Amino acid sequence: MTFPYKTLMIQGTTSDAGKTTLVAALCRLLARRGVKVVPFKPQNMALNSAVTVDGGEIGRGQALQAMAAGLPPHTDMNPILLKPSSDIGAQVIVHGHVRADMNARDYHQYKTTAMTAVLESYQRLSAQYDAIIVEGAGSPAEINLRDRDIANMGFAEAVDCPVVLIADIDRGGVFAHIVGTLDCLSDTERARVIGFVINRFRGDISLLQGGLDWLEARTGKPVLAVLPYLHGLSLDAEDAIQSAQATKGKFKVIVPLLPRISNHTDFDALRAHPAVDLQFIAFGQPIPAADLIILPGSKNTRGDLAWLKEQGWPDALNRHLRYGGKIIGICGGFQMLGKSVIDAHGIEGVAGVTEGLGLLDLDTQMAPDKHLKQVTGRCAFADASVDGYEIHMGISYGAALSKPAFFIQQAIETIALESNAIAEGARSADDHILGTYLHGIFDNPAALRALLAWSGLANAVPLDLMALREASIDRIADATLPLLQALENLR
Ligand SMILES: NC(=O)CC[C@H](N)C(=O)O
Repeated sequence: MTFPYKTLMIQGTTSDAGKTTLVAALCRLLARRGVKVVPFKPQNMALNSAVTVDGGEIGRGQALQAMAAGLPPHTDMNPILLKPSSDIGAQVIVHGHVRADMNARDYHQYKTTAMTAVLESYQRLSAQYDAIIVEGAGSPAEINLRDRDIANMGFAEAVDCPVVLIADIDRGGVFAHIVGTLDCLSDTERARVIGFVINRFRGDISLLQGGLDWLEARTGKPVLAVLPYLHGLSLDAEDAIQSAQATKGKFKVIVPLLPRISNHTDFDALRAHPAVDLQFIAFGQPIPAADLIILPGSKNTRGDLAWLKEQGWPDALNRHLRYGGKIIGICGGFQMLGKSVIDAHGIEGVAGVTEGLGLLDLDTQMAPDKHLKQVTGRCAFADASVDGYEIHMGISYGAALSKPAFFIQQAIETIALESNAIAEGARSADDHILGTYLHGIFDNPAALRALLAWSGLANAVPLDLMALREASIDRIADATLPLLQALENLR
């Protein structure tokens, strides 16, 4: 079976229009038919990243799409990743590795170089795969960013590929979004748009028909599919944090919504668990009582630590411990639990030292090299396996590390060679506080159960997040079949 497009790009009329899921759905549909398909996103801006098989880092959305295509994540799937560490600056990741920290203006200049990296990855994928489904970023109508663009039409023009425009009807204004977006494009760009997808439709389709007819007459382009609003999907959100949880359990878990929170998908398994009520506590919100407090990862540990202090978290954490509660710190959150965070080279902002929460006997130093690896191992506090990945610059040392959280194997690909387990993370002497550099610790069902039991919820029903994700990918793929058929009929 073949697909009539070697490269097809999905662009959105807005952020969050559904590009990531649409690319995942097409990848799954084509993979099911035996087409050698690969996802691609030239440039991604997100603090939620995944570690790849080749030891680099890419946006989480591409890792999900890779899963949909039945492939391990690879750095070529997302050659440029921007991880904002402040409102004007970002860490620029090229081919999976940190290239530089840049402000928006410098990055704009750098885009010409970035385009070369993008095209290199694209060429490599073209040589290996029969179909490349490309995801744009934000919207192509951002004309202020059009000059040197590598993320939307700039890329489509460079590789000369057709574009499908997706718009979210649930947020309203869908016809204006589509007509307005086309209006902001140049003639050649507009000519690349082969049709539209209306996403997240609920209601009576017969009431929509008049609007679709108008749109087709007005633009001369077809509406290729109207995709339904799907409830209860368990998919990795690329960047936006979805705080709504469908079912609320009795075991209360709270997480401070740090301004630079990273890898918030760490919490997806807990959010999906029927016995757990997980809440993100945002700026200014009162801190409620909980069974477990988790400090998440952060792209700016010292900045977010200052935020925690301003928001009254140190008192809340101490009160929580007095009542016998448990605390878990992940990566940046683990670093915050120590006595100090030292950034002598100004890696995450202004150079300096910030006093930590002092709950674990350790200190952290930010270092220029980034640790990136996928790991597998065992829990130190229970007979259970764990999987995870590390993405951090900091190195921690101190007495607390002598009581580890996990025993890990060095890196997944070296397991066969090395059987020596390495102690990872730390636990307090009274075992009420656990810190780890590992992200994704709740994804392995055995680790999830063991961590919940450690936290005070014994015998939690098993939950397999990866299986839920697979099922969600299948559901979106099934719902997207009409689009695949429409695309084939166009040719
Ligand atoms: N992923 C994280 O939480 C990173 C923590 C911290 N910013 C570091 O780089 O070490």
